[in-house]
Amino acid sequence: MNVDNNRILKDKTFDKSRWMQMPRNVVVGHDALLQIPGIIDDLGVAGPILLLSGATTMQTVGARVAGLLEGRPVTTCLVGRITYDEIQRVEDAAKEAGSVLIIAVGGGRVIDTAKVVSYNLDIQFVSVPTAASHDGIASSRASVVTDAGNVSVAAQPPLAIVADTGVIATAPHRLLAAGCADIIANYTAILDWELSHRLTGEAISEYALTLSKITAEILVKNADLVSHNDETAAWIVVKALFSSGIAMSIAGSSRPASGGEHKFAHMLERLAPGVALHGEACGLGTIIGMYLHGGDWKGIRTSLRRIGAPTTPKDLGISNETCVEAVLRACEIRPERFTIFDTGITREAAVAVVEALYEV
Ligand SMILES: NC(=O)C1=CN([C@@H]2O[C@H](COP(=O)(O)OP(=O)(O)OC[C@H]3O[C@@H](n4cnc5c(N)ncnc54)[C@H](O)[C@@H]3O)[C@@H](O)[C@H]2O)C=CC1
Ligand SMILES: O=C(CO)COP(=O)(O)O
Ligand SMILES: [Zn+2]
Repeated sequence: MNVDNNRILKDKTFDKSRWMQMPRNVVVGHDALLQIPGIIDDLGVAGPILLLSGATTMQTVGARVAGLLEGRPVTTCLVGRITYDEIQRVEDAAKEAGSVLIIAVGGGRVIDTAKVVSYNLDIQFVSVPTAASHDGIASSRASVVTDAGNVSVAAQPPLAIVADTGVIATAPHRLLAAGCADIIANYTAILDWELSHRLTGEAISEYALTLSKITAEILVKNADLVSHNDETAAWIVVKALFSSGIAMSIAGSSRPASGGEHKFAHMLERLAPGVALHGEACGLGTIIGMYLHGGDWKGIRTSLRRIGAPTTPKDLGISNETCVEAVLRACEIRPERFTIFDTGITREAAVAVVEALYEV
């Protein structure tokens, strides 16, 4: 059943009520894909399946999953950018096929699309990440691209997650490094949340905040291990992505894992579409956010470098000017979410922080 997980009941004695939705089965490891038929049976969801994937991933992992589902009624559907139009198109396909279950095989965009479609149609979905590139694999939030920038919407968390470390380890290292950067972003996301708590009175969840922070700390402690593209690295990063997603589910918002560095990343995506991976842009935003907070931004940069993630606009293939623009205009994204990027940064200060990124 889909729920508004921020629902507040106007009760006279106690005015809070929150549904925290979590995945039921989480299978991580070598050849985890082979468990998919058994997982579907265990979930007790019988009926037509919509197999959702990206153009690239459908040809590889998507095709393998289709093979494993042989004998069951399966309709396949490809997803592109995650916009409301695209969501509508997938919803129509699911309705037409009478789907009772979506299996989403791919990167963050495929999984977010499945989350929103399953929420809107009130059907279940299974998340099969093909890369450890983002921490949306388990969360109950989805990020949708609109003309006004990315919006974070309530969505359905997966009923099951199947993360095959063999598959994930064969994805390009760039994707794994991006996932690590998306986790390292938790450092500034938390600082921003605490700042907003102090300055605007925004409520914080200590549990969500602490889980988010510990997740980033464990990942950084293992930075050398995750600098390789092997199953050990995939295992470590998938667990971190899962944990970060759960922090978001506890909070009922992406706040524990998305602060000013994400607003910067979403603005950068608007200014230079498709140039950087989501996690890569967030990593750069984290260095900038930490600099603006007066924290150990060089420490963040060192961790990102050890993992093999980009740390300058040049690494990302964007100009310094575009980066400055993204710093200045990050506040336009989700203006209700107060962060260090919403404190009136001058152009001079934005130029200075972007120049600092190149300091040795
Ligand atoms: N809902 C949430 O809580 C969160 C949502 N997100 C969203 O997720 C998206 C970013 O996710 P990404 O995975 O970075 O982007 P993506 O879904 O665009 O995938 C990036 C690229 O990786 C390729 N790819 C995936 N698996 C591969 C494999 N095994 N081998 C070769 N190529 C492979 C895809 O084809 C694609 O070209 C953004 O839309 C972002 O807003 C990110 C974090 C959290
Ligand atoms: O990317 C996220 C956490 O890593 C969450 O997405 P939003 O920034 O769209 O809320
Ligand atoms: Zn993110």
